[in-house]
Amino acid sequence: MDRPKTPHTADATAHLFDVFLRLRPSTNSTDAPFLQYKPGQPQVSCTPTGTDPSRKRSRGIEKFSFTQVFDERCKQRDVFTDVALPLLAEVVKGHDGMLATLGVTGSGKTHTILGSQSERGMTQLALDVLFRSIGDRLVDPNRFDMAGSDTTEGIVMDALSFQESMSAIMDTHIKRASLASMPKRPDVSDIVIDLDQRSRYAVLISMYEVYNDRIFDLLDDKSLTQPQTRRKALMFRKCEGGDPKKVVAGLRKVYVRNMAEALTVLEHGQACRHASPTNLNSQSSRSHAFFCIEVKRIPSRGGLAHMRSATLHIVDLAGSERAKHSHAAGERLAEAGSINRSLMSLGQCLQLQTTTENGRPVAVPYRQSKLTELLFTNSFIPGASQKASMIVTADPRGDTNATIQILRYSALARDVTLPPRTRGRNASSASDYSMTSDASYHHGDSHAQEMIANLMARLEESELARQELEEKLKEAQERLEQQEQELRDEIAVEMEDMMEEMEQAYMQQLQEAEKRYAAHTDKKLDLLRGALQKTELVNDEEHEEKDAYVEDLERENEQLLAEIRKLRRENQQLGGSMSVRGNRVKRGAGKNGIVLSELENLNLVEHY
Ligand SMILES: Nc1ncnc2c1ncn2[C@@H]1O[C@H](COP(=O)(O)OP(=O)(O)OP(=O)(O)O)[C@@H](O)[C@H]1O
Repeated sequence: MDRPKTPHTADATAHLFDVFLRLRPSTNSTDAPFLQYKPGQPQVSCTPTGTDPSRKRSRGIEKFSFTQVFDERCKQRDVFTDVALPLLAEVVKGHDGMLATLGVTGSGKTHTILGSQSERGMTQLALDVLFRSIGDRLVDPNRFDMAGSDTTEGIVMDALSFQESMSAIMDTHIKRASLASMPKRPDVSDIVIDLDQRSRYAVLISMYEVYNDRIFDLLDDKSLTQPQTRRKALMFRKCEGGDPKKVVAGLRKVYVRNMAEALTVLEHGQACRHASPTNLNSQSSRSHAFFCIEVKRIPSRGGLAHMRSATLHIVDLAGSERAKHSHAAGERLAEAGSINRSLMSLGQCLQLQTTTENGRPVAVPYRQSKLTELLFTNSFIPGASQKASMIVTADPRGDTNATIQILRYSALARDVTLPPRTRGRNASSASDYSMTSDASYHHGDSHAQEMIANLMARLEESELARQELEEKLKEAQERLEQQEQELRDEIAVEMEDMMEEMEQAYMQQLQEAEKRYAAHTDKKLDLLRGALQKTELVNDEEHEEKDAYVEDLERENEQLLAEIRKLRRENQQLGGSMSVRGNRVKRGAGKNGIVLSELENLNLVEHY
């Protein structure tokens, strides 16, 4: 069969991500599946379904190849042993691992990564196997400076302190499921990883999300209480100590000793993640979530100086969705826009990871979104050994167009067979081939092939130019964001200083006013005291005058009494002589008698 090559050929050995396809059991069993597979084969073929025969005729059959296909009957344990376990085995040896899920909304990404109410996901299974494999070789935290050993500006704390710091928030914000009610299935108790017998191990968990192209810590105590606009975004940058690896700097990392502690931390992070009901999924993830299991290995000889650290990043990507189907509006629509943009750039990266030009791989534009930067950066570091796997989830009876779109850019190879009647006629239509990365196609028109090849080359050139521009734009935006953040910080510091100055000035004014008031009050009191003293003096003088007056009066009274007594005596004598002379003068009839009667009227006489 004639299988001309496009100018872009896939080099199956060079790709950064292994890509697995997982088909989920369909909820809609009435429609015929548009994806067909042969058990055990790493391909699926897509035959257009629907009632329009002309559409069926023109589209042909597309075949997509993957590292492996898990059909609808495959269980969580199958996916775990074939995809997650090999990555975990590398992590304990000191090589980073990346496991991500990609698919349309509702296709089973979260189910694969985090499980459901009845089954555990890759994250829980990885933790289970890890703790059982480590057994009693866990490092003693009291003899190991966990925080000092971290080169990522991480805030390292143990699970108990984490739970303590979170308990108040968790009680108010999170409906906690009891650990006993967490699913135990599938059972992986028979699986253990071979670990170095002479080393000790520590397990740290960190979680973050990419929401609207910014990175946020999911274990931060502010993640539930602060509004999104106030949360601080984290930077993805080189870590300390000359390591070329890039890390999310400043993450909270929780040192966990067992499965129960790890699940509590996981539960908290999950609760903080952006998720809301949409028309297509009752609990749709609105951000890309990264669950990081970091394993530190401390050899018995050399201790910390020879410590090796590697992380398994398990990524639950938000699903692409069409606003038409999800009926998203407002904030949800803006989120969907951001999700779709980041997934589009992921699609480009995945598509280009298998593409070569003139025998050389083409540049993968991974810096154009935060998501692709996080997923791809460390795979490009020379000598770094990040192993990466992508699980594409799909419903074979679900949204045909959206699913095929994802399969086109994520598949490691694609093969299109045009239906006989349309061969040749449609060959010059570039749109039929525009999604092809490793497409091999079948038709006999060499002129048309040449045209297509030219078109593809031009398309590729303009695509690269566009990507370059986009990258520049992105960098400029980042610089702008950083400058804005710095400006905000500066203004915040200035405002704080200003507020402090104002507060000090106000306090000074208050103190002065207090002093003035105290002086005024003292003065008033002095005046009152003076007035009171004066009043007392006046009263004293008045008393003295009164006393003198009374004394005068008493003296006068004494004199008057003496006079009265004298007058009485005279009267008596006079009375005696009068009676002797024949009673001619009546009592009081003389001068003295008149004075006496007056005194009697004054009631003075009777007293004396
Ligand atoms: N392989 C599977 N087996 C059983 N149930 C599944 C499977 N895949 C998905 N489901 C169920 O389908 C529903 C939707 O799946 P899930 O939430 O994982 O979708 P998603 O791809 O993460 O969606 P979104 O992008 O909107 O977050 C869930 O109830 C989940 O339990």
